[in-house]
Amino acid sequence: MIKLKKLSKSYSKSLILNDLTVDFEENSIHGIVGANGAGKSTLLSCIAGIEAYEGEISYGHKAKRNNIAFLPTDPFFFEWITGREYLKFIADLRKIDKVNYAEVNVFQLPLEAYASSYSTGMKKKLALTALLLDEFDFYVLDEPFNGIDNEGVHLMIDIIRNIQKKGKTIFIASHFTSPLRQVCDHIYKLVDGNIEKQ
Ligand SMILES: Nc1ncnc2c1ncn2[C@@H]1O[C@H](COP(=O)(O)OP(=O)(O)OP(=O)(O)O)[C@@H](O)[C@H]1O
Repeated sequence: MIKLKKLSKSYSKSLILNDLTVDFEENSIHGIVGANGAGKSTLLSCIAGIEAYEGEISYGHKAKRNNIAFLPTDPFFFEWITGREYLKFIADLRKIDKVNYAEVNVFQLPLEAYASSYSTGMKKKLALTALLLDEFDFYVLDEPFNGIDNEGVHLMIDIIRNIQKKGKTIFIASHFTSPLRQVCDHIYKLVDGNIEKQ
């Protein structure tokens, strides 16, 4: 179980997550829904360990450090870096020696073009492709379907299911309920800083 215990998060004086306690099954796909500003990204950032918070998050018997793949809402790419250079940069960081770019490029992105010139959906696909270079126990995906064409959404659903089959735990925040319903084992609704219903 991934256990969130009395998780609270504020920005200045605004309380975004309010004493949230919930257990997430491992090896499952968890969807988080809620209105704009409900705190979905904030919750995912806390789970991914990139935001400070009050309360506790425990990750079962798996180590958290270096073990969480995070797909942000708006992936950022430096200018003058091609898709291929970005993938190589990530592969080098993760100490992955040999990358077969043709095989890795599941979304058939124009890897020789500058990543900063990609469309919103292409940027998301490139960021996800980079996460697939390595294996993690936890995948935290913020709005993965945002800006993605229909074919891409189907492919993404297949990818997410394949990740789960390897025994991984996946968190997805999304406004797109149709793909969420297709892929998630559980869906949680965030209201007033807490999970209103599952
Ligand atoms: N770094 C920050 N500094 C200050 N306030 C923030 C910051 N990040 C988020 N917030 C605020 O926290 C609240 C929750 O934001 P969050 O992005 O988590 O919501 P969300 O549910 O993901 O929204 P959306 O569906 O629009 O993406 C919002 O009121 C937002 O303005």
